[in-house]
Amino acid sequence: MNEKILEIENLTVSFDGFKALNQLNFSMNAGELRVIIGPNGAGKTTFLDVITGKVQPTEGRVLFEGRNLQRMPEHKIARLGIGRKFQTPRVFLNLTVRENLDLAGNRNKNVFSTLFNRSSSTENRNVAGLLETIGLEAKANLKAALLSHGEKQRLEIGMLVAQSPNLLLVDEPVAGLTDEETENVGNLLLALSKDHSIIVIEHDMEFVRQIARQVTVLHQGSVLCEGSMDEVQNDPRVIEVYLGRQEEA
Ligand SMILES: Nc1ncnc2c1ncn2[C@@H]1O[C@H](COP(=O)(O)OP(=O)(O)OP(=O)(O)O)[C@@H](O)[C@H]1O
Repeated sequence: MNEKILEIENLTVSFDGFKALNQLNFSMNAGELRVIIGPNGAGKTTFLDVITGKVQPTEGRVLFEGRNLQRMPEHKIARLGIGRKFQTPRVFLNLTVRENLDLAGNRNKNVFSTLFNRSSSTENRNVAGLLETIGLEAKANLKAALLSHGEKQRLEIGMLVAQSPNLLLVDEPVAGLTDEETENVGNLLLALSKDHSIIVIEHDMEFVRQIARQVTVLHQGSVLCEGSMDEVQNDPRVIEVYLGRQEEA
């Protein structure tokens, strides 16, 4: 798979004259797992906001599977196949793990028809597969409120996958997780990367090392450099703007 899933050209986003993104260029092949790092304020969240249509670019353009997303509303972009997971889990706490996955996979149905109608056998199979992928088979009938923070993160990633997006955007999935939960989320993303295109934004360097193949470093709204984790870590510009600061902290 070598076709581009995402191409971003000369993207600038100005907030009252301040350029959160500044002539940013980026491209990614279908099937890639790309990790984006960068110091606070580098523009990482704004970058995702533009891709999902939450923020409109001041200049430049975003092509998703060759299609220009300019001026497209968020819901339409989501329907084209871009799914986003926010930093804090947004699961339905009063529903079970299975019901959350059912609901996510049936966005065109309402809550009542999802909960009270029998699901088709294909839907059941999909949910069973997802429960296994996210490692929550044993907790399928437990209310989501009773899950640990890491399990909620995995459930929400499962809910995202249930919507069959072509591109998954995952914003800081391991913030606040224990080491064990962090590793579980990492393994989940690696498993999903076998048949999904994924962008992960993350600050946790151990986690980035666990999952990263290709890393893009943002700084002051532009791409500073790209490469393997080793290449990026040894790049003096990165050490100066990012890793150097991390080590001091
Ligand atoms: N709506 C807004 N209005 C004005 N400035 C904004 C707005 N959104 C973001 N910014 C500024 O743009 C810059 C980039 O912000 P962004 O949140 O994209 O960075 P980030 O790399 O995600 O940072 P962090 O790692 O701290 O989450 C920051 O200086 C931020 O203050």
